[in-house]
Amino acid sequence: MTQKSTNTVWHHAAVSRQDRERLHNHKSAVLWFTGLSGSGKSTLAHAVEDRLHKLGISTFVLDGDNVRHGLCSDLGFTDADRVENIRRISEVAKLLSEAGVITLTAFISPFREDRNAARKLMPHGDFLEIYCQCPLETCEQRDVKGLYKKARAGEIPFFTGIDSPYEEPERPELIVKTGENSLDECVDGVIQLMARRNIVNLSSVKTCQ
Ligand SMILES: Nc1ncnc2c1ncn2[C@@H]1O[C@H](COP(=O)(O)OS(=O)(=O)O)[C@@H](OP(=O)(O)O)[C@H]1O
Ligand SMILES: Nc1ncnc2c1ncn2[C@@H]1O[C@H](COP(=O)(O)OP(=O)(O)O)[C@@H](O)[C@H]1O
Repeated sequence: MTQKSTNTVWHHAAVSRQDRERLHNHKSAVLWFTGLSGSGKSTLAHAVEDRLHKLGISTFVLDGDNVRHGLCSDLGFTDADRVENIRRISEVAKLLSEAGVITLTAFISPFREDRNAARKLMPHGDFLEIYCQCPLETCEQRDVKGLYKKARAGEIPFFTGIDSPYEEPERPELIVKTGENSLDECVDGVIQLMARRNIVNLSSVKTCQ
């Protein structure tokens, strides 16, 4: 994108990300859920958030459908619009991460290059790509919002998996088999990954309901 804001100078904050992390008593990170429509990104991201919240961890979920009602309401589903969608989300995720919050994003994010660009925006180790791996047939059978039926009927152009591509992650931090494992098993997998990466220390967190 062309940089139009010129003559701007970065202002360094008195309170650092590390200060905020100390206040929260945990590190911040971005959990980037990617996968086909209906693969379980939203369900899983919200279930992980619920588990983390109960452990006293500050979280925020950025969800595709919701963000497209506001920040990205001017964007559709052409390749170019999806690129811009993911670019904006990546920047928001970075800001939330600097605020000391564990950010969970649930976007199809079909292009490898855009997910890699999001990864590069964050400090090394902060970006965890979580592939919600679920066969297209299963997503289509679920058809949570009835969109696959419409796409097959030709009523929704550029539908991911039908007439718009999804590029599988090559080296995600985690693959969750949302087509065959239970939601609880998938949530456990994500929490264990966070513990392995020292993002959460399950033995020292406070709990709240
Ligand atoms: N053409 C087309 N292709 C895919 N998805 C479509 C389309 N049109 C509308 N929807 C609905 O928009 C949700 C996906 O938005 P995202 O912002 O996650 O998409 S992307 O990352 O920019 O590709 C997606 O939500 P999820 O089902 O939660 O993935 C759909 O509800
Ligand atoms: N292991 C699982 N993880 C997440 N969702 C699952 C799982 N197993 C079944 N589901 C179901 O699959 C559907 C996924 O829908 P949703 O979360 O909206 O997907 P997406 O956000 O990827 O479009 C939900 O109805 C959910 O209950």
